[in-house]
Amino acid sequence: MTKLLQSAIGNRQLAIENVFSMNSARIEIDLGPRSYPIAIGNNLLPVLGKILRSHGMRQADAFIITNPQVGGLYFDRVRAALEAAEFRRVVRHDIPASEEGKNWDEFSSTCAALLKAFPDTGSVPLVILLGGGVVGDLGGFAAGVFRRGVPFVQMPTTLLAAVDSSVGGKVAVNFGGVKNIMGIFNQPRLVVCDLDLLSTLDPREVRSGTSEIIKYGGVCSASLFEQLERGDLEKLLALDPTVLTDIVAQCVALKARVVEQDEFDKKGIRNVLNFGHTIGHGLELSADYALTHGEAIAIGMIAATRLAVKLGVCPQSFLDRLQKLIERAGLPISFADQPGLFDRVVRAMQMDKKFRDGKNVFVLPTTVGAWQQVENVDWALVHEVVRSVLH
Ligand SMILES: NC(=O)c1ccc[n+]([C@@H]2O[C@H](COP(=O)([O-])OP(=O)(O)OC[C@H]3O[C@@H](n4cnc5c(N)ncnc54)[C@H](O)[C@@H]3O)[C@@H](O)[C@H]2O)c1
Ligand SMILES: O=C(O)C(=O)C[C@@H](O)[C@H](O)[C@H](O)COP(=O)(O)O
Ligand SMILES: [Zn+2]
Repeated sequence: MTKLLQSAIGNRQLAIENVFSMNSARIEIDLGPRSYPIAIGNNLLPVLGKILRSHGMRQADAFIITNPQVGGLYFDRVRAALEAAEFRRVVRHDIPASEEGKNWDEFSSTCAALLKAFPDTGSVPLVILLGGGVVGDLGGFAAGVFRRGVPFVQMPTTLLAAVDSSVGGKVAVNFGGVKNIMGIFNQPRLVVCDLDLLSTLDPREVRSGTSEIIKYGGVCSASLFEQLERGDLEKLLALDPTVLTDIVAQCVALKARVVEQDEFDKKGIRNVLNFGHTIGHGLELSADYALTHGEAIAIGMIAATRLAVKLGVCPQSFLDRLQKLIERAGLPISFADQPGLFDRVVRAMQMDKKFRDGKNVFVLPTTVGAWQQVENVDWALVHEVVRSVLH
């Protein structure tokens, strides 16, 4: 598995196509008829309408899914940019901010709002997802089922969404106490990532985004991991424009190369992007929204790496380096235990979509920038590492 991934990413991992100025990048994800570009740069919001038109989007109307916080900051400017490009009607729909909003009821309300605004085929809107991973995941799902699918554009506004959730087409909501269990694969037509929008993020959300970046370095790219270790992590946390553009572009390129090989998560290759997510997702849900996704994944990466060390597939030195980086990012490596939490985490973990035929499946690092999938791990060892992050 490791070899497959490495040979396919190979030297292409940093090949960012068509860099058109120092602080901007354009990366293509090649998925045949579902291919699309990811535009990363500054000052893109004011020209959003022009960008959409220049990418062939001719819709008369737009339906913006956002939340009160992000919409409050940016919706008026988005509307102005669209109206300047002759969008006739720009409808706004808000979902609640944060993970609590990523549920079936909000998904259903979003579908109802789409139908109310566009009750007939007279106009099929362009759906624009203005927000973080919650807006992107829920909105991409709604766009995928309304009229059996209408085109949508991702406009990520968190660091996490910029480097991960806006690309790759996994869209879903949580349901029945399971993360992302109701969803589909649905690729956007375009991703417009205006890095200026990250300047209003709460520092906790910036830290949260670095978790997925450390994930990419940890299992996909030794050079990215070392770059973070050398001091770019702190520049990233400070949203240094040059480092930010470079690292967002690297992560997007890494994700694009993985998704190109396994768009529908069927071959095991895409599992690499799930490093830290088996235990992390279990914890994220069981902690009742006390942890952000990135925080839960940071703890999940520590637990998974401890498991890898126990299984003898990864040296202790990698665990030490990973832990140092996670701590430097201001991310947690454990979570306060509560009565019943361990059982809830283990139950939630057992719903992991990677598990097959009752066998557990773990994505484990083997050395910096490489990984291996291990199946059927002794549950006693798994329980040990879960307990190790709850205290
Ligand atoms: N589909 C995928 O491939 C994928 C990948 C990674 C994560 N995810 C999902 O993404 C979600 C987490 O996404 P997230 O970390 O972006 O969280 P989020 O969407 O909840 O956003 C975090 C917070 O930041 C606020 N915010 C967003 N942009 C802002 C801005 N520019 N200025 C000020 N505040 C802003 C939001 O209102 C929210 O309160 C999880 O549900 C996770 O499962 C999906
Ligand atoms: O794109 C992917 O594939 C990922 O696994 C990226 C993850 O960071 C993300 O959290 C994803 O939503 C997890 O997917 P899931 O299939 O485990 O729900
Ligand atoms: Zn994730």
